[in-house]
Amino acid sequence: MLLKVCLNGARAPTDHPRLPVTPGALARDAAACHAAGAGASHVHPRAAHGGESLDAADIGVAVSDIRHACPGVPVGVSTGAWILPDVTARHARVASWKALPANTRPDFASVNLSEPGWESIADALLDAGIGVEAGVWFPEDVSRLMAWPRAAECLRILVETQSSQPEAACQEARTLVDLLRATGLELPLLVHGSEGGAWAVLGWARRHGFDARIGLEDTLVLPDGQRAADNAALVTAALQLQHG
Ligand SMILES: C[C@H](N)CC(=O)CC(=O)O
Repeated sequence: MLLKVCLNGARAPTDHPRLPVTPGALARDAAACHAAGAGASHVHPRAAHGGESLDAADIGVAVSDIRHACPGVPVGVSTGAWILPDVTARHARVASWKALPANTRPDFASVNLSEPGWESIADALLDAGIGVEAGVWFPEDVSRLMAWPRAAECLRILVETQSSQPEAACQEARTLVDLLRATGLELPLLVHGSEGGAWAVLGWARRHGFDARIGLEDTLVLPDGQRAADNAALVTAALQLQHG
């Protein structure tokens, strides 16, 4: 089962002293998390001003540095609409990744199915040879995915619960997984929550045999509520939960 680390997300450096933002910091954290047992990383590359970026240059340098630090470990990025809300502009940025040299192009990218224009973003990724992680947040996302002719071409489905309440988040995971299983679509499922739902959903995912994710994007704290020292501490705690 895959444990992916989500290194930074949309968080600000003020959220946590060890939040990786620069390509160098992302690369160091990716390597530390891989050494701790993470099998892939998900990052939100930043522009020089520190904000999230979809520009090919920013994507390329972050991916390249991470690859250099942990060769052979798959690395993915976000395409979240909040980064660049205009669909046409966002599509153009993502389509431009096709021109990146292969060693600086992401292995995969997440596409949130509740966001306008997601099909064109997913098409652009597939056309660039970048794997699509279909982000399912709500039950209606499952119908959206099934109405898309290229659903079976996705790399995996991300089941992303929204609630910060542990029990409600696990119930969301159960509902979404049941809907996805009923489709007959044979794709790996990676199930994760965030904030107050992160550890409960990770435990649920592992107990049910699904891939999972942890990292400072999803939570700043360890299972006991103490602030995590860094991403690697979260990965170590996740694997201890699994084996404990
Ligand atoms: C809001 C979620 N943290 C979104 C997420 O994890 C996938 C993405 O980067 O698009």
